[in-house]
Amino acid sequence: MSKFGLLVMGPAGAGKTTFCTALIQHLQTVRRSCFYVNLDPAAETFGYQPDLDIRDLISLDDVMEEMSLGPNGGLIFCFEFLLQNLDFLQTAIDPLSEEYLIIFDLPGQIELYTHIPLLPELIKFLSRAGPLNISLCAAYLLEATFVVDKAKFFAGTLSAMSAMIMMELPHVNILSKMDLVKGQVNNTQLKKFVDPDANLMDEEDTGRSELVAGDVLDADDPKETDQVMSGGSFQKLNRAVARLIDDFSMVSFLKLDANDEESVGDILSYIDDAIQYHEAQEPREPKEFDNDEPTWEND
Ligand SMILES: Nc1nc2c(ncn2[C@@H]2O[C@H](COP(=O)(O)OP(=O)(O)OP(=O)(O)O)[C@@H](O)[C@H]2O)c(=O)[nH]1
Repeated sequence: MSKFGLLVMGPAGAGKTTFCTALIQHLQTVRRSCFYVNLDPAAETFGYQPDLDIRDLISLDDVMEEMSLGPNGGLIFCFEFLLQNLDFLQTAIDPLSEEYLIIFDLPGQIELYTHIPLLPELIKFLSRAGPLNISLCAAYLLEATFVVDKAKFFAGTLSAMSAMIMMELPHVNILSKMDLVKGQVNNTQLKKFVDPDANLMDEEDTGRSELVAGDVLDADDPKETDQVMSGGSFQKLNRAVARLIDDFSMVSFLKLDANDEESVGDILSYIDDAIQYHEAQEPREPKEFDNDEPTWEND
């Protein structure tokens, strides 16, 4: 029997936990079962209490104190510890049936998705190739406010792409907090971000002054070091990266406003398709229902 799951990932503050909360709320509304797993050992507040919480196995504060590690080293230690104690996950997840959507809320340190092979190892255990046999989809969140700064947007898109390559899973990219850019970006403009278009980099200045090759920078001046990332030859680099993403149609985004249930429902449809959730559900016996509408086991 297959299980179904979603890994919610993205940079710190991208809105992962808020998305998990909105998704659980929506699943409850449409009478679907879910199982919420917190894998962030530093998490503090939740909209819904997790059904399984890594902090019951190990907490970042304890690790930092006892091992004299900083937050990033501590997080890596916590994940290594989890990988040595996978029965913590297996015992809780094994009994879940195919009706459940298992939602994994991950930490915001993106090095976990892009640099270190800890997450791929965890995915191997959770996925169809591993003992838990979960049909998994990864959701990578990026804040919609990034569209206001194109260089930042393409840098964020690259990190989403890097996670896609590292995870090797069905993947949806999500522009979160859409409510924050309403009125700032029109729909035509927004379409170019949703399906990133390299011409965006040519349309207008990013608002920062250009540097010419050979300019000497004052490393202590934040204004000047900031220019290094977007000015002169770096704008050419930004354009080249944008063109690469555009040419290969590698990344596109779904729009999320966590306060709008329709937007959450639309994203869930993409996730369901990616993991083929509905194909695995048994239709219920018609006699259990008053109407003739087809319905599903977990309704
Ligand atoms: N306006 C608006 N704010 C949002 C939305 N989603 C999240 N936020 C806010 O953004 C902040 C961070 O949200 P979280 O859901 O905690 O983000 P996270 O990615 O889980 O954060 P970390 O776990 O620290 O990585 C909170 O103050 C949320 O209230 C949204 O759709 N719209």
